[in-house]
Amino acid sequence: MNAHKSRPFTVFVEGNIGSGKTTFLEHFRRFEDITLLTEPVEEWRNLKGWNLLDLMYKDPSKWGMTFQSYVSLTMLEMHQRSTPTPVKLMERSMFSARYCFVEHMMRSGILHPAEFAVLDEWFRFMTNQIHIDADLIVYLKTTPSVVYERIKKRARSEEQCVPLSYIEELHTLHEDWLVNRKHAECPAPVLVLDADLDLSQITEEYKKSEHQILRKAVDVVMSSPNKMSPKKPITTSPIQIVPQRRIL
Ligand SMILES: Nc1ncnc2c1ncn2[C@@H]1O[C@H](COP(=O)(O)OP(=O)(O)OP(=O)(O)O)[C@@H](O)[C@H]1O
Repeated sequence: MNAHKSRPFTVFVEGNIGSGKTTFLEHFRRFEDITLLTEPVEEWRNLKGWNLLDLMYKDPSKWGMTFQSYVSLTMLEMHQRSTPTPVKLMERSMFSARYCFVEHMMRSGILHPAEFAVLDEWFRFMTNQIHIDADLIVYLKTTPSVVYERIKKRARSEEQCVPLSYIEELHTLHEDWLVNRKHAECPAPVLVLDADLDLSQITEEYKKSEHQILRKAVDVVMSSPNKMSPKKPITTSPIQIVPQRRIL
């Protein structure tokens, strides 16, 4: 497949652990003009046979820095990856890694201030020197107790000991970044969706964003004559049904 000639309309899907980011992305698999970059966590669980996520949860002070530096690399790779389509949907971004997770590890003392300084310098270098496309952020907003129950139910082995307080802190960091704008720069407009709804109702909520994502994408693409071939319009009708991959 050829990479798409000009930059794609790029959407980051953000939200707390267990907010349904992967399920949201899968909802868009039926649009042929959207490339999905999903589940970066699977790379963190399998680096040359090492499970960095597991090492990080078992001994955060020892492995936090290593883990976050690998997260940065995987995120940068996703940001840089060219797509054959005019729209790119990404699960997470280097911004949530820095402003939510690294921030949490710094505030809670998991990262030594010197380790934090190194990660922060890398982040500044990457965001200043490399162009990171960002057109829209979809924020799957949840209540901490709701996602806490989902995380217990899905029983990902590494997350067995995750306390509610961790989920609450991550929630506050997402809110401060994306809603209250207290904390740091926000690289694109934010569309907030109610992701507390259960699986039977959430499709309707997701549909609200379909129109916005696809319409904004059309606007951006059409504003530049070279961006998309008129023979290949953005498809707005379903072409295949994809089963849900995760129980919310
Ligand atoms: N920088 C980071 N970015 C993302 N996750 C991180 C980071 N640091 C630590 N983690 C951990 O990695 C795991 C993956 O969480 P993430 O929210 O990215 O995926 P998820 O829970 O599978 O998403 P969803 O359920 O919404 O599809 C969590 O256990 C989280 O605590």
